[in-house]
Amino acid sequence: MPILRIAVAKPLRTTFDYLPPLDCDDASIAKLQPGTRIEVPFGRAQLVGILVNRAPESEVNQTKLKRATRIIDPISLLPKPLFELCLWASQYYAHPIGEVLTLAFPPLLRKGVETNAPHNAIKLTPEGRLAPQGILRSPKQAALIERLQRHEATRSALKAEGFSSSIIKALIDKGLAIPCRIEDSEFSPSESDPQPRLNSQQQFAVAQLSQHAGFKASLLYGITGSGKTEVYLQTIANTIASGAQAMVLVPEIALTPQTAARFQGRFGACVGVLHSGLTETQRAREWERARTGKLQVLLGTRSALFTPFQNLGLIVVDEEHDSAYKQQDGFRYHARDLAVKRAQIEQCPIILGSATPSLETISNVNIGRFEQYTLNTRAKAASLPSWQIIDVRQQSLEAGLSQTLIDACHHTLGKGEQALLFLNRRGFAHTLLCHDCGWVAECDNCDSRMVIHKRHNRLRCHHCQAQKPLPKTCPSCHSNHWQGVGYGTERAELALQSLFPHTPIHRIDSDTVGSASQLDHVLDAINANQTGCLILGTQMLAKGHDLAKVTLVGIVDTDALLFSSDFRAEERLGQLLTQVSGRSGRGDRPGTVMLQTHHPDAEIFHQVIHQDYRETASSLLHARHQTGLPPFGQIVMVHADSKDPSEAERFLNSARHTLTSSLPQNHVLIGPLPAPLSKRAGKFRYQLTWLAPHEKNLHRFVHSIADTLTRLPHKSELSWAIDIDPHDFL
Ligand SMILES: Nc1ncnc2c1ncn2[C@@H]1O[C@H](COP(=O)(O)OP(=O)(O)OP(=O)(O)O)[C@@H](O)[C@H]1O
Ligand SMILES: [Zn+2]
Repeated sequence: MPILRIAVAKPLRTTFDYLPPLDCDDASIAKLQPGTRIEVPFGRAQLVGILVNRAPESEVNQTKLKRATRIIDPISLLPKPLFELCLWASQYYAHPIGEVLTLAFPPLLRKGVETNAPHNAIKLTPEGRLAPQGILRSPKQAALIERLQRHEATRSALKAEGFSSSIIKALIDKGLAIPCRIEDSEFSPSESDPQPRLNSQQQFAVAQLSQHAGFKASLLYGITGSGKTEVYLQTIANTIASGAQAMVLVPEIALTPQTAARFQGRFGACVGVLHSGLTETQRAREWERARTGKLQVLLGTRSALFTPFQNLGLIVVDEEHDSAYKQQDGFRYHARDLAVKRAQIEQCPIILGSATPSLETISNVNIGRFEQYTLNTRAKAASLPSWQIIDVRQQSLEAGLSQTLIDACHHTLGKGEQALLFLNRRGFAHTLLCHDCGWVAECDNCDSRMVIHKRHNRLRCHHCQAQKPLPKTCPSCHSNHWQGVGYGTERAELALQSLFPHTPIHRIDSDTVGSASQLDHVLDAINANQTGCLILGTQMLAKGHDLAKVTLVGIVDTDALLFSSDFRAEERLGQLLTQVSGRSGRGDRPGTVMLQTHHPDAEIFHQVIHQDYRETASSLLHARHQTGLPPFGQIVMVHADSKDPSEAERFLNSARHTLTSSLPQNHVLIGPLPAPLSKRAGKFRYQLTWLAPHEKNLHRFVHSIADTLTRLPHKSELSWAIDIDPHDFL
């Protein structure tokens, strides 16, 4: 009797053996492919399991084996290369196979829903196409007509562009639009946005990148605003022309509407979008379109990496240096690294694009594993912005802003241009302090202070999301002499409102802009602005946005990164400064960047300003080489969180003991030590850091360690995790 070896979405590092369902004959069982969804009884529940393989017999006594309930998919929905990627990732990251395989299915299918391809798109009826301008009183409906005049589009894409279902329904009710299947639509390049003429560096990159057949990893190293996206677009056009599909990853959901609009403008309805902001139905549809080859380009965030394709011909990872590609909890994978692995398994080329590549990627170029193409001039503007350091020591600051920066904003606005102020802290002030007794508002659940959010009269913890009302009097001395220490975007916005009462101010952070479509609206307003405006925001603003009228970028405060204990802090600071400054002067007018600091002599500032990022990177790489840190060595981190700090420490001490007995001599263990954020959401956090030289088989070794840790006894409330190549050391 053949046995089905099935993985379920539970944190268990094993598969489970089942007998085939009763109504299955041997011939149909013999045809079952890995990746097939199979419903199985598990404990008292019925779960959707995924077939990993078949076996002639089980180690478990046959009489004890349960029978699978039903085969959900007649054929496996996971193509072989994707299945292989999941197995590899489960090994490399020592993560339970069931949880990894489950990621390859959209949430709806994880519940056992069968696939189908309903009418998922909207197109204009002949009446809609001929509708004269001004026929609709609702500007939103009119905008949707205009949008659909260029191309039909999926509901998900329209939603991402800010058209709600009620606007769509209104057009359908009026007979101006009808639902259609996206596969009914035709790819019509003649209607698409025109392709700009590439400059010679872009041309060279597109020509070379389009030549690759089979696996080839390339870094597209182009300064900010050099037209990397244009290179992706034209390389993808060649991929599509050859009949293959392309997958494009972006680091943030916030980037998808803008990028999607650019891709859809060029390629029309054959572009799909996949991110966690979509409804489950939308996600299932886009996934299905990719799987069945109905879409040619899929644009998505981190987890879109696990989408099945019928014929994947190219992967693009935009802003490849961005740490948002690393998942920080649960299955802690790095989407860029796995994308390279996927390209290798799929035997297709991959392009990693950035103005500030990660040291890992630069090192891969240096050792010849990756090819490099360079774009070192801006596509539109004549040059990169000029820099000025503002030494704020002893200066009086208004919500963190120096007079020099305020004057520069006035000057910029006076010319009808836009200024962008970067401040990477949300809220009003980061500490609530009693002026009389020194009491400070701390989070009850975390080892951190609560942030003042004045508009909502609340204190919020940015680590565990706990919140409470602002206290009226000090719980310690009953005084009401409060002081808000420090400043965040909320406070800076208030200050700007009184300094610039007649200027539109757009604040962009996760408190004001909750979704990608909201951000898109704000960006539209900024792009439509003709008379000058101020933009104030957190790192949401630093990435990839193409704001043509910004000529001044003010970096309010990045000093904290100078003193971080994270070994990647300098690399991040270099990337952040280069990226943020890259928002300045992208149009036809030259740009300026002003950097406020209490440490005007810090070397990294001068490196970024006077050299190009390449030299900063090479000096950082040199330092990493000397210390054996990544990319020259590997880090594995074992975390344990417990309500009882001694339990967490004890668990990691046993882990250390187990590791010590089996590790080669040149491996180093540090800890267990309390994490820098020693308590979060009521649990004490400990870390054991393991430094290893680069070894091909390290992941096999890690896997066996994970198995050992699984067997270590501990209290049930303790949770532990292994993080391979960690990015978060907090
Ligand atoms: N060859 C070209 N001719 C004219 N305009 C171009 C050309 N290539 C790109 N552009 C335009 O230049 C601007 C910047 O290009 P793009 O956004 O692709 O740069 P990028 O390298 O992706 O930027 P960043 O890394 O800063 O996000 C865009 O408005 C784009 O349409
Ligand atoms: Zn908290």
